[in-house]
Amino acid sequence: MGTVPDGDQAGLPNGGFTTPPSSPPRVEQSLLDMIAHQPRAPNLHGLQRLQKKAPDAGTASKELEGMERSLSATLTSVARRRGPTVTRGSLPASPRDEESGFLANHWPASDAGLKPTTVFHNLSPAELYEKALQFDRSAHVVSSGALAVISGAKTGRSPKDKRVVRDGETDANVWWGEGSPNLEMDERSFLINRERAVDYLNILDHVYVFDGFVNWDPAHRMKVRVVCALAYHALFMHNMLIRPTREELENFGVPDFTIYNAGPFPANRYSNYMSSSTTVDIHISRREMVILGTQYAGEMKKGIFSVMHYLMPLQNILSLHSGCNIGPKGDVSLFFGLSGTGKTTLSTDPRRPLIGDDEHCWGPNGVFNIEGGCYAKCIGLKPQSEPEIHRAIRFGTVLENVVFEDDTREVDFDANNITENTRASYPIHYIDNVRLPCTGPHPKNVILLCCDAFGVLPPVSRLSEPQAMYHFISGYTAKVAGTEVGVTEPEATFSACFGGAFLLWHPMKYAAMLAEKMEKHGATAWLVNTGWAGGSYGTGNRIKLSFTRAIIDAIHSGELLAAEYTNTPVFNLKVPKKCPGVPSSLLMPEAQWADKAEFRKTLDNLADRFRRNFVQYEGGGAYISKDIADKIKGAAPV
Ligand SMILES: Nc1ncnc2c1ncn2[C@@H]1O[C@H](COP(=O)(O)OP(=O)(O)OP(=O)(O)O)[C@@H](O)[C@H]1O
Ligand SMILES: O=C([O-])CC(=O)C(=O)O
Ligand SMILES: [Ca+2]
Ligand SMILES: [Mn+2]
Repeated sequence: MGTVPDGDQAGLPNGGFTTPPSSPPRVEQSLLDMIAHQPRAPNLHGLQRLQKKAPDAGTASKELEGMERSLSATLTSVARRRGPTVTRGSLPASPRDEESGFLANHWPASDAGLKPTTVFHNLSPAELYEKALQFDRSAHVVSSGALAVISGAKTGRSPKDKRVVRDGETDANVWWGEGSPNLEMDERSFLINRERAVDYLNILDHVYVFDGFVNWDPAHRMKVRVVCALAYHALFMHNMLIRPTREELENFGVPDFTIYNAGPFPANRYSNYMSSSTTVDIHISRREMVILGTQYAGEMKKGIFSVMHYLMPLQNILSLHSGCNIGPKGDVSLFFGLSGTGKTTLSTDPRRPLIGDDEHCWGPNGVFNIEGGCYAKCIGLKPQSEPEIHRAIRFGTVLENVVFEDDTREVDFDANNITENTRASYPIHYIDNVRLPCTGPHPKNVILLCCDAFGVLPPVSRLSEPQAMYHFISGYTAKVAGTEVGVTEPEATFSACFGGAFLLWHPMKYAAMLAEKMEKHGATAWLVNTGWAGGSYGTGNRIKLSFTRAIIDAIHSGELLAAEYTNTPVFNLKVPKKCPGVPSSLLMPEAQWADKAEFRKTLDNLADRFRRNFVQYEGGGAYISKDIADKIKGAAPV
């Protein structure tokens, strides 16, 4: 597993890293080699190149000025200045803490030799509520029984602050350089951050540990340990991981992967490879992750997802940023899409048991969910249009960054005072209709979701195999700048495999696996636009959720497959002439636009962005034959 022993076991003399000692103590040769040849990074992103350069005197003083002005944003208080002011007595440690033997056996050692006073190990949701209410000033119980918390300065993920340790293994396998989400760090810098996180956790009066599993397929189950400072983070992971039975917990043993979440404490911006006081560091070989300077809980779930994106393809299992459900006849659908395109909303379907809303694997026996819970966006959530998700927001659910009435504690789901990215985390069985265990046979339909804020892509179209690959690799959606005053232009974003931020291998490795699996199992691919119609953002309107649901129903009933089709210009998409429950005039986007010239201009402009984005993938990497690469390229808009 780990390539380097714990700092204290290695017997590193203080400062031993900066001046390699003449007669090395018990330090592994690989580590010494790494220190001797300072990190070499041929493909290092420009950003990181700058970070590593020693600042000259002028820049340094400018930086210091900046530092004085901007005391770490992550230290901003998370307290709500309202709510109960009840004083509680301190609670006794759960007897389970002692039984579990953590302090004796499993506690990560730091050179400082500190140990936490109390470890709260796998507390129940009720106990975690009590701790959150006692120690986290942002925590409140809302009228539905859910626990509302605030994540502090960071209310979304920080992709620019993610680092992956580049060592012997990852150097060869991971996708580095231009276009990749993987910014490197060296092992020593990782250990510095790890030590910082562990030392922080150790000076707290108590820390929380949650042990659980990922991957519903028993053959691929992995044990994950989360060590964190906040009760709400422990409850979040209780919801998002697969919860162990009492027996499984007793026999848990050594975890396969450990997250040290010291989110309330910042990184040191002047450490190597750091660009801010936030850092999310993944060390594949050590099977560890360190979080500093962000309390946004999504970092933990997406950190594990990134790790699965590395480990699963090694076993020829495809990891997917997708939702998944199963029909009454056992037909499985995958819902791919970037954030906010509808994976959670559309995979939650009263007639089709939910397998999962966000992270899946497709292996030789079919699909399985990675997680044990869902993390639903809840901005604008309405009980009428999303009743299942609304009902899931009850006791045990973590509500991150929502706003509620001071007196009644009724949540106002329309309020974006804290962020647009409000979230609800609940265990998967809080959805009425779920498939347990969360596994299923090979998918029959693969639905690629995009939210086209330009309003030029049809609400539904059937894709040929090369088109499916082209759109999967492109990973298109559009962001609306709706929250900023005066900004009305949508912005096209492309994220490879509909989850570029989480890829560890080159996108073509995942694409090649998907193509092979879809062909082998005869899956049909669809492109569903859950975005705008009748004009771009600002002129047109977002397609009604009820229409999108009718489209999804018609895919599942087989009605769309049997429909007559017409082709669209430029993207050459096959659009059904009729779809039950959807006005036919909505199906061809051009028909909805008053200004046809403007439509064509917008369409051409989007096509141009697609083509320019795709250039980087044209060769197919080392993962796809020239022949297939050319076929996929042939599916580009003309
Ligand atoms: N026509 C539509 N189809 C789907 N969702 C819609 C539609 N119109 C509005 N919405 C809203 O868009 C949002 C889709 O978000 P959803 O949580 O499903 O995203 P996601 O793909 O799961 O993203 P993430 O990966 O960030 O969790 C929901 O808030 C939903 O109510
Ligand atoms: O991970 C998150 O923060 C939310 C999410 O599902 C995504 O962004 O895809
Ligand atoms: Ca989601
Ligand atoms: Mn997601």
